[in-house]
Amino acid sequence: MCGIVGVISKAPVNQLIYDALLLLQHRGQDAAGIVTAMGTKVFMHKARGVVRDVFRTRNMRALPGSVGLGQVRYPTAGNAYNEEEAQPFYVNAPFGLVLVHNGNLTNAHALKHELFEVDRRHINTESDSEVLLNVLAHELEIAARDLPLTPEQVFKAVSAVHRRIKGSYAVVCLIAGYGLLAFRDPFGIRPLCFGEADVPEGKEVMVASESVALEGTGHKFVRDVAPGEAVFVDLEGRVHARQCAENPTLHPCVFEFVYLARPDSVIDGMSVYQARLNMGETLAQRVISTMPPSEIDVVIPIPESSRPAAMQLAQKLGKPYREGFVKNRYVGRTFIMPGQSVRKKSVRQKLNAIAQEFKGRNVLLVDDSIVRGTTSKEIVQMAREAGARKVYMASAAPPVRYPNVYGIDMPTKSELIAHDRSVEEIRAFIGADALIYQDVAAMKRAVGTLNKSIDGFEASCFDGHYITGDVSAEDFVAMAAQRASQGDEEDGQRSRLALQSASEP
Ligand SMILES: O=P(O)(O)OC[C@H]1O[C@H](OP(=O)(O)OP(=O)(O)O)[C@H](O)[C@@H]1O
Ligand SMILES: NC(=O)CC[C@H](N)C(=O)O
Ligand SMILES: [Mg+2]
Repeated sequence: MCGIVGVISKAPVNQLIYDALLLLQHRGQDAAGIVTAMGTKVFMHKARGVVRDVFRTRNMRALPGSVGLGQVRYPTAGNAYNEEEAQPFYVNAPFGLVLVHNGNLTNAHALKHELFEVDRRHINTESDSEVLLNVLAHELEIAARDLPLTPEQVFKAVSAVHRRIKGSYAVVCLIAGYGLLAFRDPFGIRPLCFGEADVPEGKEVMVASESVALEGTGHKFVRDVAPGEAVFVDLEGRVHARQCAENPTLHPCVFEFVYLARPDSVIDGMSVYQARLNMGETLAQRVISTMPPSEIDVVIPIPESSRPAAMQLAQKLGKPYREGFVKNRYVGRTFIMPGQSVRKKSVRQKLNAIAQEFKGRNVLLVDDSIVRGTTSKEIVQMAREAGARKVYMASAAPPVRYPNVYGIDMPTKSELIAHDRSVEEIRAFIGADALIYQDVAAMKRAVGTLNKSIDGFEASCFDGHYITGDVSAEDFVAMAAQRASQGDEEDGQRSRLALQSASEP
């Protein structure tokens, strides 16, 4: 889950893209990049790091033009440490294309081969996004034989891209001298929306991963890009749209609502904040049916993402909600950091207990999810050190039991604390006195009730059902093997073990 944005304006867009990327920073902390275009010339700056560190004044000055795009990266393919894999990616033919991608292709390894052998295209990194760009370039080359380029030709190319690539993808692509193209995979797994603003110079159109980027930069939300749909915005700001997939259905990733997205975003008509409140409400019912609420003195969230769920749960239980952990605002999100060793170290750097909220009390700690168990194991320990009598733990999401292949970096089952472990075994591992999980159906209901017209959720990490239906055992192995050679020593060792023992999801 990276954050992507694209803008067409009549005024300079460098600062606007920077501001939008800051609003999407929670979606990726490893690298950031911006490309702008003036006429047909494109200007790029990308590097490892968060937005504030990557762009200095001199870099911003070197990004002129009124069209552009940007990305904040959280790698799910390739390597977090490789600057070359930071986005955007550029190819010079046809036209000059620059692309940003959120998601993960499940057939990147096969496509890479095919691109080289058949299409005569060379891929220079391990990034699936570079593969995606080259497939699009190849198809656009075929579709756009007659010039000037028309929206029709662009849509034809996107239809061909849908037929070739598999997995999840929300994409924004700049076609130098023509405009911006945005499209979303046929299941709408990763989010993408667009909005407009009237600026003194004329109309401005922005495409972004989350509505918060539109709102925070003064754009009026227009709508989500539909699954399979392509939206082409020409240089005058005219929006052309076309459904380019054969059987599109809307199955947004449920993990966006659990953890990934900002609570103030609305995705596919569903408020992320309300979804989290609802999950807190249903989790409360689970708690009540598991233990007498009289055994709980206080409800404490594990900041940041669990707050809305914990708040609602406390209210439902009729128990006080207390901020027992203080978050160091200068430490980023630990789950999306590269490498297990740095994630472990960061939990204690990030969170610290306020002893008076724990001393002699039975505390119910609430998190939005337990994935590798890194956070909960440390936090339970910290609660005990702070003097808690009993430490109960509740998760607003169900156990994460299966790898994710659609843009969340958990490619192997062996790294998941809930894989092949019973709830009792997980409880023992994290050292809690009780552990209560949301169940899968309740989670889907809690979120799905906010938009009755969706077809369902992509919830494979919880239910093992991979919505694209075409991820082969070979794809799983290729993705895990690719990640095994990246990350840190601890990640690598785990992935290698997983590869030895399994070749199925
Ligand atoms: O079981 P784990 O592998 O530790 O992963 C789950 C934890 O990671 C996330 O927090 P994170 O610190 O990334 O971000 P937040 O501040 O948004 O909660 C999530 O909210 C859980 O707390
Ligand atoms: N999280 C993402 O969306 C990642 C995008 C792309 N697969 C990369 O690794 O750079
Ligand atoms: Mg958290």
